[in-house]
Amino acid sequence: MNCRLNIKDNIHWIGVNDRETTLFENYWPLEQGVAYNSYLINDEKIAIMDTVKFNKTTEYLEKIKEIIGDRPVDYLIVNHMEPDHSGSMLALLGAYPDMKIVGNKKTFPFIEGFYGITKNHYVVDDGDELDLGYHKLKFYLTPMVHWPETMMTYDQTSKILFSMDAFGGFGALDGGIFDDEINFDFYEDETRRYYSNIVAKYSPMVQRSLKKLSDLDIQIIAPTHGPIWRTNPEKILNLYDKWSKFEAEKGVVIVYGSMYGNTAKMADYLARIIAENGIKNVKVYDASKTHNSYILSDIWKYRSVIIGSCAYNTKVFSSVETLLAKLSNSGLKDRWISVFGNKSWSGGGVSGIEAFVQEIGWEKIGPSIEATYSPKDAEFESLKSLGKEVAQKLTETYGD
Ligand SMILES: Cc1cc2nc3c(=O)[nH]c(=O)nc-3n(C[C@H](O)[C@H](O)[C@H](O)COP(=O)(O)O)c2cc1C
Repeated sequence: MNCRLNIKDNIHWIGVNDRETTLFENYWPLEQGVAYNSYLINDEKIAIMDTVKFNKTTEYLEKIKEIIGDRPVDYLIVNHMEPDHSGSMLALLGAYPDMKIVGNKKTFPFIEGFYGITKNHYVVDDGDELDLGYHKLKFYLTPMVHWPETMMTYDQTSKILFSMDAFGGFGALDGGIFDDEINFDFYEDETRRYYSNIVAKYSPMVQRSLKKLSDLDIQIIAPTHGPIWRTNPEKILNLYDKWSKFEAEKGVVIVYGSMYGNTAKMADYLARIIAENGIKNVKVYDASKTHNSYILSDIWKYRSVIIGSCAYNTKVFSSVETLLAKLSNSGLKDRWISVFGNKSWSGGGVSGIEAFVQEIGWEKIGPSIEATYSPKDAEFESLKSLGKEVAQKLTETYGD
């Protein structure tokens, strides 16, 4: 017996956990795994909402059979074509050759291109409906959240929004499938890490989609990763609204690249000053140690960002440079930034971060602080002033 459950009105979760894949998209660490959620509506007509990654196809097909026996699947609704959700499509079509594949006009080039499937296409447009018997589905096109073909499907009968990757996050579902069965602290971090690294570049399109969906009576949100929101869907809608508007909390992320510890020493000193001045959320990251997806996620959360680097062959240290490139590409706005570092001759670290500050256009707090060989009294004094200024500005903006 495979783990599956009836969410409501014969709508079943038929998702799978993946704790074997170490890197999502071969880049993002999956320390606690990931779930690929798929859903089956067992009505007069049987519809499946997205599939799962190819490495889980066997378990997935078993789950479907356990629910519907020998009945055929009538529709596969493709809200999103990324292979972690479309990877079992070909196998599903093999098992149910008459199954119609439902997507919008941007979906089918992906289906043909990835899987060579040229038959059974069923094209829908924004606002079209599909009657399964009891359940009446309606399609909402949400392009570029975060691929061109992305769309959401709303079940008007059960008031469930099948939202594909939107509102989803990393983390396998360890028994708890619904929002009221889990400790959300972990999933909030992992959902923000997913958002900031994968969806966030398209935040304006997320805002547009949230407005488009705002008149719907959404009682349950069923994404393709992470928990299903049946008790408090407002919570994830509000978080998405906040993240896609770049709203930040009171706190500081200090991130540095350091070969021999001098830049690290400056980071620790600065963190202590900021904490002494009343800021409780201070995160210090060694960019060479912590994967940039976690650092970006915290930068999405907190208002103040302080970046330090040693000089490295006339440039910013490589691990910091990677983070800067990620930040540039993320579209994040409205953060405060400060700069520090070390050099032994003509520099390159601090000046490289300054060039990034110019490019990204965030408000710069304090002067850049660069030590030569190692930080001395003068640099520690400057760091003290900077730390106080950052703490004071946060307290003025957010209160005590
Ligand atoms: C491989 C390598 C390349 C370096 N390139 C530069 C450079 O281009 N310009 C410079 O001023 N210092 C350069 N340095 C010196 C370091 O930036 C300097 O010693 C600094 O204090 C190291 O800071 P850290 O202790 O935080 O690693 C280089 C050092 C190494 C090992």
